[in-house]
Amino acid sequence: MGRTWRQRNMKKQRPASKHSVSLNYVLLFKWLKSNGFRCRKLQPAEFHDTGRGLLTLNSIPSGKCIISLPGRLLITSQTVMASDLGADIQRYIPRLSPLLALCIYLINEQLKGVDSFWHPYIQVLPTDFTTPVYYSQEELQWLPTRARQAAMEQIQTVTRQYLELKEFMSNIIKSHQKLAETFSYEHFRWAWCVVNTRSVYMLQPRCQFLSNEIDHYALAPYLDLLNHSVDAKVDAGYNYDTKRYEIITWTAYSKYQQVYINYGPHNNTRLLVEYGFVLPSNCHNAVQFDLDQIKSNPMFSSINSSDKKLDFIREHKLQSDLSCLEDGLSWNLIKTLQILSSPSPCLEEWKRILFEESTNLTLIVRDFAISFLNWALQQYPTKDEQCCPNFELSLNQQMCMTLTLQEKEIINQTLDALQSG
Ligand SMILES: C[S@@+](CC[C@H](N)C(=O)[O-])C[C@H]1O[C@@H](n2cnc3c(N)ncnc32)[C@H](O)[C@@H]1O
Repeated sequence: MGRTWRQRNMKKQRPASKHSVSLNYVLLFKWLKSNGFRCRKLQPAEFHDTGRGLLTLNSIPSGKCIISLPGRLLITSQTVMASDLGADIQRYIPRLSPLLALCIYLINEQLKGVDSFWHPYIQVLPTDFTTPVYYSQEELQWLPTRARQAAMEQIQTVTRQYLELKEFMSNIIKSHQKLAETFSYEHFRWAWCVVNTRSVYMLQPRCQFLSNEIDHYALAPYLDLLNHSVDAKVDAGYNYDTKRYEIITWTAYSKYQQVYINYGPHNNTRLLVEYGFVLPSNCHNAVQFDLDQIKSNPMFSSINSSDKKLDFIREHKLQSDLSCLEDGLSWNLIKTLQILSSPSPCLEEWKRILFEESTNLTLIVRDFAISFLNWALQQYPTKDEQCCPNFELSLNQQMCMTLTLQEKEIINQTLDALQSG
């Protein structure tokens, strides 16, 4: 049991590949090449731990450009506005967000089949996802508290945005009858996940016909086959001189290795909710709490806490990072616990605590922290390896379990340090 057990089972459970190197990739590559795409010898392949990714057929030294995609092969809101949907979007009030415009464009292009310019790309997109919006009700219960909250928010967002687009559809029934009539939650959920798990960050000029939300989405064929590693060092971005999206690797690879990019310093909760995967080990892992959880600590009622103290903590934005990291409590969490357990009712004293450099814990703060972390440990779903050793878990359930075990490990490490300190 433990990490090896988890990894072995994750391998066993990963669904059989729908993406073996097939005619679809040959067609994709041909289409990309004929449109000016350049890349080192990278080939789609199935990896036992990450699923589909890109394999290098040659060694790659650090500092080399691995993929260079011309601007016309990026799908952005500009592509959408120049398409057959552009005029309808221009006329429509309330304005669609850039994200929704991209989603509807993708669904429209998928519906066109071989008649779409993007057909070779759309053919190799995943048909489903492992982000929470695809979880069953049962699977959602396996998530630790914070991840479950974020998952529920994601589901609510997708449902709300689906209803927004449904309204738009009823307005374009004359010009896009097939699209409007076939549009469903399933289509939207798929498109939403394609954009959110696969788009690259590329700030777009503001479009007057779209809402004010920041527009930073670009779908980038082939480049979006690259998986994430915390160790990968890359420079990625649109080069306005060459008018190409380029990725330069600062990590060297030998022949037949998987090539990675870095999606950012995300912990596993974020990776699971935003991208639908967790890493077996992740140096950015942290357990995030909120003030309500701290208030649920049984010791909270016995200390001299007050609504004014909570307001003070909120005003100074301490609740933005109440976390437990692999090397202990975050600065914000220490300051929050210090202020809450201060016997003083005076604002001046709370300010002094806040601006004092020292993060040494007095006995009362340490007891408060220990009591809180013990309470937090009890809040995890009780489903774990011990309670269902031979149970056949879905991939989603395994990821939830990995997340739970990793969070408990971090809390236990911190508790050990607090108790021995
Ligand atoms: C930009 S795509 C990368 C290519 C993707 N694996 C595919 O088959 O098309 C991002 C998705 O890849 C998967 N992924 C990326 N990095 C991963 C990793 N290190 N381990 C497992 N899955 C990963 C996740 O499903 C994520 O949502």
